[in-house]
Amino acid sequence: MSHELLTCAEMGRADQATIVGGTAGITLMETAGAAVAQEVMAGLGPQPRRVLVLAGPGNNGGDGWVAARHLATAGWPVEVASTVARGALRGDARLAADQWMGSVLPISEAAARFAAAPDETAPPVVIDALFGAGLSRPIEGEVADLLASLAASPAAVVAVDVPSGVSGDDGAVMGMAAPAMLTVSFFRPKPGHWLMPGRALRGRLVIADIGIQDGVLREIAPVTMLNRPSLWRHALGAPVASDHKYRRGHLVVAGGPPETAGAARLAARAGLRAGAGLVTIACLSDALSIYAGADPAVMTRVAPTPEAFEQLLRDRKVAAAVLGPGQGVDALTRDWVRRALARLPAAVLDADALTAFAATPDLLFDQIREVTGDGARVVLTPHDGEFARIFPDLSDASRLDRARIAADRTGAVVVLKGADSVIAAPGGAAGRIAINGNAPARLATAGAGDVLAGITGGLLAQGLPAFEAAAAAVWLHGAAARRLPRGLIAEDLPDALPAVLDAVAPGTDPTLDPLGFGLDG
Ligand SMILES: NC(=O)C1=CN([C@@H]2O[C@H](COP(=O)(O)OP(=O)(O)OC[C@H]3O[C@@H](n4cnc5c(N)ncnc54)[C@H](O)[C@@H]3O)[C@@H](O)[C@H]2O)[C@@H](O)CC1
Ligand SMILES: [K+]
Repeated sequence: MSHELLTCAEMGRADQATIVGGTAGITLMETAGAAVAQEVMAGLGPQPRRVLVLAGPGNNGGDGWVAARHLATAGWPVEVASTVARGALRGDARLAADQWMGSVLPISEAAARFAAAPDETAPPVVIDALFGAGLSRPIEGEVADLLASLAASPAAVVAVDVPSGVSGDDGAVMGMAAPAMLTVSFFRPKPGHWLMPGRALRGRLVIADIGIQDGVLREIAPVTMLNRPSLWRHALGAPVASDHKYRRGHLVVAGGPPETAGAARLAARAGLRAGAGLVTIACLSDALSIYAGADPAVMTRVAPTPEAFEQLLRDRKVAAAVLGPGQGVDALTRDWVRRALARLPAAVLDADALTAFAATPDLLFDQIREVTGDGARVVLTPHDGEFARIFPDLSDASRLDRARIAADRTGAVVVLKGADSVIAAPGGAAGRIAINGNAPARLATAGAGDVLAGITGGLLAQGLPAFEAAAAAVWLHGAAARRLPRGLIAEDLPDALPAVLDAVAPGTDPTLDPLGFGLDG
């Protein structure tokens, strides 16, 4: 199972490479349209149902005309509503439309159909082939009104490539879009299938093979990926008999004041469950009794002064640190962050470790850049609010761009958390970027972010590269939540990790899904 996602431009290059290689564009369109018809019949048949195809002015519309013909041939009653007169179509779309022998309505009439009672002229099935990869501006006017009435109708919508109005590149809605129950796309998924709100609008996603060869990807070299185990499984070490706890890495978690001590405790337990050999919570003396009374396997160490904290990092062969969960937004946090970055080969900065620099983000970025330039592995795990505090100038950019620019600015791997977490490595346009798709809605619960920071720290402590550690942590976190029933709380997550880790360990068959939690998200 591959993990590449193709932007609209990259998909255009894949089409072009295939056409140059000798497959006619109309052949690709025929295959695409036939696949759409096939999925409609498989998903909504076998009894023929009335279908209305909404066809736009470009090749997405062309796919719609082909699908209409295949459905009609199979005996389904089909009408096509076109945004432009057939004579105004060009290229492959024109060839496809010219083969349609059935009835054609103007778009203005299509909208009226959705208002009709279901047993009259209202189509129970609508194929949305208005716009796909060529959407270049917000949908307005009559077509926007049509999509609004479609969204309000009970019709089962099947989208061709993307729900029209959804940007394949970033999942944003440009003007208007109607939710689909099924989206049939081609060759590879697009980022917009996995980023919100596109992900929520696309329904079930089917990727059809239209005869484009995987080899075209060598030239295209896509950098955007769906976060799947195939991205990082190789980096997860299997425990070996000669292991001892230091070899599996000592993780230090910075503990905050007593009122917010739960956060560091969650991170520490998650770090252990993710496989760190040793986890120590460093704290001030007023919180010691709380941390010491927590997990027996987690050690505690009082660091009464910043120097004592640094001494701890130096003495105990510390491999990585997690800073920020419940730590406090203050100068002490800034000091511990600075010392951890300067001393350790790896660190996770989360929550307060980021917010503490809201007034001076450049100070933080300089410190991170200095150590990442020397090869330190640093992962930042902000949610949208924390991100906006330290990167206030990026608020208008897409989630992909925000994460990418933040990674470039710092040299760190950036995890922009959310329902569609994005994990970006530095490297400019060539920097790898993964979109996570397996987090269930119930994962949005207090403390879940602390657990994620702990898993990331646990994997860094074991020596994983920053991008692999971050991507694996986000996926494992989602997979652990999927194993847990509704009502899960953050404390349940660490203990669900071992089974998930077992299922994806190196050497397991990547196509197996022994836990039934959906390896693909
Ligand atoms: N040979 C190929 O390149 C293939 C393309 N395929 C299909 O072709 C699609 C891409 O085709 P196109 O590049 O022609 O693009 P689209 O069909 O998505 O749309 C492009 C057309 O829409 C117009 N347009 C864009 N935004 C608009 C807006 N907001 N309001 C009104 N008009 C707007 C553009 O001016 C252009 O005429 C894919 O999504 C896929 O469905 C498939 O048939 C497979 C093969
Ligand atoms: K579409």
